[in-house]
Amino acid sequence: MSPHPLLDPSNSRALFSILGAIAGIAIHLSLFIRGEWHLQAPTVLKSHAALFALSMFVKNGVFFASAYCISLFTSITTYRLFFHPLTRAGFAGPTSMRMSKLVHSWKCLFTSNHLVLHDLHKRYGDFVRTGPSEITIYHPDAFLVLDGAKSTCIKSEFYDVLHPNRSLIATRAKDKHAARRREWNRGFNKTATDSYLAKSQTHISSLLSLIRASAQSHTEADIRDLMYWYGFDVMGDFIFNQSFGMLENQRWHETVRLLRKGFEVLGPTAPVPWAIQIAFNCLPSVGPLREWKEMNEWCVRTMEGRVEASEKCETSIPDVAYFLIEKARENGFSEEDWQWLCGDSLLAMIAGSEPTADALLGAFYFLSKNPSHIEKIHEELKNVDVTSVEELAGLRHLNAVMQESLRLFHPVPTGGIRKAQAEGVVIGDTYIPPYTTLVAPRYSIFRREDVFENAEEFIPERWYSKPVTFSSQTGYAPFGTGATSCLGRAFGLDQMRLVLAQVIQKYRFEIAPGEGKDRFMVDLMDHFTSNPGQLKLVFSARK
Ligand code: HEM
Repeated sequence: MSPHPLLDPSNSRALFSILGAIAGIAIHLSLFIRGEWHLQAPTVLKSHAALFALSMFVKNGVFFASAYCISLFTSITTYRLFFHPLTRAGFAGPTSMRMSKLVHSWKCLFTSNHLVLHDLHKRYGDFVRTGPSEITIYHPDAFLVLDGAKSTCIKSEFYDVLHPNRSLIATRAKDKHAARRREWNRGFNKTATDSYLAKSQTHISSLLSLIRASAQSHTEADIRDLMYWYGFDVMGDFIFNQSFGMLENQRWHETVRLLRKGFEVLGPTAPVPWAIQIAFNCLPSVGPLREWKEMNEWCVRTMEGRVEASEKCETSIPDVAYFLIEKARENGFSEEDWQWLCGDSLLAMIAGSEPTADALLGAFYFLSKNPSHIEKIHEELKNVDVTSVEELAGLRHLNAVMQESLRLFHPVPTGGIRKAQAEGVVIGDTYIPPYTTLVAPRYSIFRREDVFENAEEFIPERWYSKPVTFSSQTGYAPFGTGATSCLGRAFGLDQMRLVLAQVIQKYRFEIAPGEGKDRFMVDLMDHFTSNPGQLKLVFSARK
């Protein structure tokens, strides 16, 4: 008697392959096609690896597993290429980027993201499909539509980067974000910001003495180091009432070095939120991921120390931690409170120090390339108290220089990614379907020729010599717009004014001669925040 056909080995291989193929398509169409999966990515990866390993030990299991993988990826790719709502809506963009965000990530290994996106703008126009369900928007109304009062968009999956820790900037649900922002707002009241600014003055004095030493010895000053030291020293004080002391010691603090190194991870991984989760979850001790982890641990330790100090009443100065700890104490320091405290302390460190340092660096770079503006500001400073933020806020050219340098060199060149909700979004005449990830790169939008005439040129006067147009108002949002806009806007601007005015009052400066002249912009890397190239300046004291 002949065996049952399914017991014939060649037939059962076919059967296992068919079952695997059906399972692959079914799991895509019933599960992965719906909702968000980035937080489950490590579990999905591990369970699939386990399935594969197990299949090795089951007769014909390899046929099932291989057919499953092939059909899963074929189903995903076919859907993205031919049936996805963004395909049906006809958005242009490279085919490879429609298939997978990994292509974007790969490009960012070799070129900085701001240049990848800028190039796509030139090739495809104002709306480019840069991922299976992502549109990069270069339209000047993007900021208003994505973040304005009427927007229903939420922050994108990228903001789960700190998961399971929580923080203001990373909170995606609008109601939770608004509640946390109210807590943060208490740390930004007038008395508190006045006290932070007074503390900043001590750091500015340290900065000025380093510049004086460099001018007296006729040596180049590494202004990049100096600005990061300044930015982080101020923020250490601001958040934990504890400066990093880098300006004083004239060297990098290990923690800040870790943080900046850890940030490099975000260059290639930021476009792919699930890759971030896999990287942090599965490879926490590899390369810059280890540095990120150590930085996180430092924040937890420092926050624990700060909580202990507040219990013993060892600090009375209202740093930001004070207000956040008060809130946690009311709740009895639940696990959720700790997740907030740790996430927020890391957030504050990043959100405050890097952008301020970058914004100052941008101003120094463009001023040193356009020295006539240094002299114009110097003229304005005559009879002005350079320690008074109120007086400095009234100086037309100083403030225009700050606006213009933030336009050409922004601390967050492509970040601020949002996600459309059920109703989709309309920008200009273009409708973007629901649940699309939306990127609005400042680097490119701030360079739109139809909004900013001679956009590549540094022309501070554009901010006061002509009436401001509607599109230049909407198309320029260096601090964001609406409920998610920068909380430290006033503090950041005041610091820029104080540093620039006090340096320019005493010194002239120019880029140090040599091959590094243009490296500041050429070597700029987009690690969510800007990481510019080298900038060495030569300072000379005014008579
Ligand atoms: C000139 C310097 C600065 C610039 C250009 C800047 C820019 C920005 C931008 C564009 C955002 C929105 C980011 C996003 O949507 O993902 C933001 C958010 C934020 N910034 Fe700033 N920032 C600066 C300085 C500061 C300073 C000094 C602080 C703290 C003292 C600060 C605290 C924050 C916080 C807490 C948020 C999150 C707001 C929220 O999600 O509700 N920033 N900033």
